Amino acid sequence: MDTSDFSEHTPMMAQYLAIKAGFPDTLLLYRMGDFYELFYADAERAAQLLDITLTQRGQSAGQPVVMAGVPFHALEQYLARLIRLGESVAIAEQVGEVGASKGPVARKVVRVVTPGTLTDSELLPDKSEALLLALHQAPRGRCGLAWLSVTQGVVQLAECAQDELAAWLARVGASELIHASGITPRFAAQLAALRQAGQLACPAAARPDWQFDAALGERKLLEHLGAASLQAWNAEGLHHAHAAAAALLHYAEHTQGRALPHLHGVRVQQADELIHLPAATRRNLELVKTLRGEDGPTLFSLLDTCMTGMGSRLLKTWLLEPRRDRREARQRLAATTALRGAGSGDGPWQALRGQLRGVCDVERITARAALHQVRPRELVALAATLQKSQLLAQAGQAPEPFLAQIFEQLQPPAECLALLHSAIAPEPPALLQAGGVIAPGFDAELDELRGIRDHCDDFLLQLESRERERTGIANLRVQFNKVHGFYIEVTASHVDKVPPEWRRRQTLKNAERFITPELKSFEDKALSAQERALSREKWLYEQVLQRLQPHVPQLTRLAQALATLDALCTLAERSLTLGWCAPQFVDQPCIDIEAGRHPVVQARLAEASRGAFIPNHTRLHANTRMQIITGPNMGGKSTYMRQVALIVLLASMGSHVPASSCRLGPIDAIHTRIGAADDLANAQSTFMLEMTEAAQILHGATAQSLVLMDEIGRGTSTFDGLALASGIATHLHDKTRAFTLFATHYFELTELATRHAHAVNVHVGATEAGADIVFLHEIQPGPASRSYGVQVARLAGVPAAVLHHARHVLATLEERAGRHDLQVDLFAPPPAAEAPASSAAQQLLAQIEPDTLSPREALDALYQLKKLASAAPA
Ligand SMILES: Nc1ncnc2c1ncn2[C@@H]1O[C@H](COP(=O)(O)OP(=O)(O)OP(=O)(O)O)[C@@H](O)[C@H]1O
Repeated sequence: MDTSDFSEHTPMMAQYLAIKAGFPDTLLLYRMGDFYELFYADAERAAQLLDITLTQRGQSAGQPVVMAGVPFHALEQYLARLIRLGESVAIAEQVGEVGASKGPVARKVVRVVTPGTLTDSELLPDKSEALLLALHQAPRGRCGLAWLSVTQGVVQLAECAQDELAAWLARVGASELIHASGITPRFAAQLAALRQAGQLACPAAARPDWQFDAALGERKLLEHLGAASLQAWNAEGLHHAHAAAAALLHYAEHTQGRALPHLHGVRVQQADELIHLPAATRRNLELVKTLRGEDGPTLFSLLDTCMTGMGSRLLKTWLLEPRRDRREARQRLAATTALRGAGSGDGPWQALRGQLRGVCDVERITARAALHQVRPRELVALAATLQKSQLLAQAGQAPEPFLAQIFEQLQPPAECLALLHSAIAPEPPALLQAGGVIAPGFDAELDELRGIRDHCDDFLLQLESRERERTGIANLRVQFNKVHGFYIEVTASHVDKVPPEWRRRQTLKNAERFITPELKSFEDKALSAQERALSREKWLYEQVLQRLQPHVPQLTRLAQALATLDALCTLAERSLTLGWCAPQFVDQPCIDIEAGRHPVVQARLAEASRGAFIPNHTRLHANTRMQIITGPNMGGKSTYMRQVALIVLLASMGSHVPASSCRLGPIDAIHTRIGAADDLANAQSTFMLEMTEAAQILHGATAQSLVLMDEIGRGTSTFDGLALASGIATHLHDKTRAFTLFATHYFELTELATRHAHAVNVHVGATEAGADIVFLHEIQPGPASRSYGVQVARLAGVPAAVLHHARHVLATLEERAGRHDLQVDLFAPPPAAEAPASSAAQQLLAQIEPDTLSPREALDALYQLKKLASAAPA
């Protein structure tokens, strides 16, 4: 449809199309009376997504108008569904007065709801953020990133190489991505590949190139911070990230229909500040989602007993963004320890949690107040919470410095609390439009207008009795209807007594209706009082929001303090309930765990009354960096390895840990390669996936990394698998020198420990009781003596005939292996790989120094290279 000329259309459709032209990629909901309507392609799309009826009404420009609508009162519910499906929605409201001018009522898009810019508590999950990420493709394979949660008001910045993008996407976990429409086809292909691989799962939208402007981004950030330089935030000179920030802020403002006054901070994230938790690690360790994609049971679901959504969200950030530098972890540990109390958990944590119950989402309400989107009831909840917070601040006598700082920030701005109490009625209606939001006594004019409305009945009764007396018409009645307004009704038999100054309004069969000058003037006042009271309320509400603005920064800090206190009390509660100990951080390389447990498996066993969890020790030091773990299936190898990773992670976030003691040296990453089901959806075979993940670990891990390798090599033939597993283990031991837990069923690999100084063999214990196997779940020194595969198969219910067959084959194989003995030395260093002869083109390339070439010379070199390349044998 040609959208440039709407003159053929009906006036209404012309208005619709003009608005729609500004939102080509967004579903447009166009308010018509009690419905929000969608037209044409939008209607078809919405009908499909929402399962609503598609209809046709009339014609415009000679074409039938295809439409679909949703009732206005059900808007939020439909919005929630569309947002979950990754759609963005623009909402056009009627903003003009009905009948004020010829043609349709003026309409305007008042907000755009997109997955990454949600602020509405009804659309947002309590325990997670909606994050918008802007990605800027920069020259020389670099990227600029900027992201924010509109309800938090902090812009985060980062720069990275384009091939590190996957890790950053996993780290940020955006709900929506924007990039320039002019990205190169190659970069677009990279994004498509990331999407294909499941590493980019959120909706993405292209924005105009000009919005990605570094100078504009820097200027906007400075404006928000009210600063002259970004130096204090370490955010100077990050031009690529600034360019992303420009587009980010532009888009966020566009969706909210206004500037973001509450945006008060910038944080630069450096890849090397955080402990690297690759996407595979988050998945394999089931940190916030189970392998099946459910919310529980996970480490987070076990950990999160927070009293508030703010606390839960903060705790999740602590878990997913542990820092290498232990300053924050130490601070949280010290505070948690103080909250637990010196004795048997008799510290203040319990009382504080009691007070935190019912605290509202100050963070989101503050953001919504800053954006003038806050609802009356949210302000009432805010006032109640500020009062609680005041009590907390007064009661909290904390000698511990971090807690003292938190309690200090809990003191609410007194003026703000007083304003909310005096301005907002204690039980306001859900929507401002209903009236009755502003408290009586706040504004004299409003009180007067309300007085007229409320005293209406008294006045009419008085008038009625007065006129009855004066005219002698005993049954006259003062009444009201919507069409005729107020009138005095007199039955036909008394009409002759009507005084001359009354004027006839309507004649009925048995009665006449009159109006008097007094009644008329009352009517004008009463009817307009209602309307004027409502518009005065709207104006006053805006004034209240305006007066709240200066308090936004302090309220944001207060929200942060409440969230921190909640998260710390939760850590205290968990550590006591689950019997966890405080870890100790040291500078020497080590992971030293006494009686460690897998918290989620332990909780599951306890829930199902399936016996006690067997604790295990872990001792990894500078001289013992690798454990080769063998033992039967179901023996507990995976559980043991994961528990070590979880304990390291918990300690790094500043939590107590499920162990009786834990000493931890510096850690820079937790890498995991743990067998998962085939990634059929992404067309990757098990083996391909296994090797891709192994390659990433071999490239990325360092001597400060913790690496879990679970049965690497099992996705291919035995020899290939064994060969690759021994190569990988040797590399990790000799070159990477990472702390490595290497579980395997290749018994041959236990040889590694006898030949390599820093590796040891351990195994999970099992014994036989008759034909059955009993798992001890205990990590013991030395290699396993056998693998018990057939016994485990028996436990699993494999038919007896199959087991009989298997036992027979096993005996033959073992006998044959004994006879021939394995002659191959798995760990002998291979001959040096022959360097491939370099081609003429490669030799020339090596000689070129791009920085010293003139453009002319560069062009010549390019021609020469092309010639050499085409002359080279294929
Ligand atoms: N330390 C333990 N204490 C008690 N039960 C345990 C312990 N470790 C593991 N288990 C139980 O044993 C089950 C199997 O453990 P796990 O999956 O770790 O075995 P595995 O050796 O990795 O097996 P496979 O080689 O087949 O992958 C767990 O689901 C858990 O119920």
